[in-house]
Amino acid sequence: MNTLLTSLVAISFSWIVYSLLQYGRREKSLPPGPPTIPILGNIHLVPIQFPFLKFTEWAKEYGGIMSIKVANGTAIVLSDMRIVKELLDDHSNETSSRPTLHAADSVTGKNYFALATSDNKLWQIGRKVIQPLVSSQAVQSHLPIAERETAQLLYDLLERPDDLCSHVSRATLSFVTSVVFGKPTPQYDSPEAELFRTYMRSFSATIAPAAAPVDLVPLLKYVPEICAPWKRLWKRTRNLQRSLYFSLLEFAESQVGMGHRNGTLMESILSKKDELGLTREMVGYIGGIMLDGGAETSAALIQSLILCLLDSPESQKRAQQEIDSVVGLSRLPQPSDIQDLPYVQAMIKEIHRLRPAGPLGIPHSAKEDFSYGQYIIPKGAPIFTNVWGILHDPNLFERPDEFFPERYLMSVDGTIPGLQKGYTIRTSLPFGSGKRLCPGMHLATTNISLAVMRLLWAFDFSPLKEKAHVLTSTAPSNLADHFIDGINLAPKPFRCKVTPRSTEKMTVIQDSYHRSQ
Ligand code: HEM
Repeated sequence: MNTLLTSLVAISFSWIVYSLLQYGRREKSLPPGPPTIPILGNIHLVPIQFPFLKFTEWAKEYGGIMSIKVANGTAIVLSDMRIVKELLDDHSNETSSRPTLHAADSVTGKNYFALATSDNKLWQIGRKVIQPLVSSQAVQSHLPIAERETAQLLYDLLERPDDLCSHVSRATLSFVTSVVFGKPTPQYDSPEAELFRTYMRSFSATIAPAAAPVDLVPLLKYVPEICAPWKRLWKRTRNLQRSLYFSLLEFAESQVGMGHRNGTLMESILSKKDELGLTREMVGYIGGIMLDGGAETSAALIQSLILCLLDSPESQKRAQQEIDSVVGLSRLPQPSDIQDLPYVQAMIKEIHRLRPAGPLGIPHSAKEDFSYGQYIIPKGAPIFTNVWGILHDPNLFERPDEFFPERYLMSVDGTIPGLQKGYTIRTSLPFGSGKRLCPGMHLATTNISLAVMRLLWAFDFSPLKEKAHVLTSTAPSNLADHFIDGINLAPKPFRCKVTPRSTEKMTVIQDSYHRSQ
């Protein structure tokens, strides 16, 4: 009897040890990746900050498609444009879902369509209803808002040149709140703007895996709130989110109720709400998601560009000469001017390449297990596009870590001329792929182009101290000195010298601002 018991204990023990050793191991059907250790898989190798730098390093060894074992789960990382095209563009029907994010679902009651799976009704209706309102044609109707906000941006900089980053953040937020809800945020510290920033910080903390790895350890869901600080964070984020989204929705509803027609997105959606089967709850979330997606991404891009120009006075001069020759001195640049400014266009493409706002995009996932060549992409596994890695590949881009807009004048996609055979880097890559491609792309591009043209027409930007390369070396190793890796890759707030380029231009800025108010 004793022997039997001992044998049973020994077998059970061996089985447990064997299972633990298997846990975290890479299945044979997965793409290659770094060596795993039992239980953790590769978790211990993935840095919390700027993980895309590590993925880019690994891509050199494991190739354009690799897998990372996150305990017993799997993440897929794509670092080759050809594979992104095949998997996420050509097979978009199968790979446009999202991995489950328990924290986000819990905060938003599964109403946050940007992070929802592809069978989520709100995602399906939300995309359908938004798309025509933000097409490249529809964006024309929002140009007066972009003009008003960028006119104020220049005026604010003239009045308080020390607060560059705040002025840019205010302007991009106000652009989106105006286009979506019809409510501008004329001051950086206006109540909506303060609430937006507090909420975004809280949301960013909520969905960071460091807050609570609930999707890895599902048992954490059942920990009572008293012992689970992350659940208190979820509750706080939910309250902030609802208070922001629904106060703005209330404003939009009151405008519609009073018969004010201002062409906002909410106005169109509210008018079709019943026909589309949308509840008020859904409408509030559609508007809120546009706000979250649109404000900080655009601000990060404009701020990153100025930061790079501090180190590249020649590029700044070249862009200014181009703008002056087309626009002259006596009027502000207009949206239509961008088509005559190839160098400015190249500069904007270059900043999307060098400092993409989303270096890993938002992960997609496959609806079902998906066969790709000899590999199986498991259902629900996050599929990251390593935008950073693709756009910093030294085999494709000459001096990939340098700010060098001229590359986009030499070839359409900025790659080394004559190198690419049969495929190009899609210009919209920083905006995602397939059916999940950012719906705000045209809105963002129009607003960013106008802001950049006007800023460079109006001001010279230079480092506070006359020392070359004081503020930003573009080398990835210095990223943590100048950038925050949150929901977006954004520069840490920085200061620089902002000097009006002429008294004549100062008068134009003042007149344009007063006329636009
Ligand atoms: C420079 C500015 C912007 C960048 C770089 C950017 C980038 C992205 C990326 C990478 C995605 C994920 C795409 C994917 O999963 O394949 C995305 C999704 C999204 N973006 Fe943007 N975006 C920007 C501006 C905007 C603006 C202005 C809006 C709206 C006003 C917006 C609204 C959204 C929404 C709603 C989604 C979710 C789409 C979905 O899940 O179907 N974005 N964006």
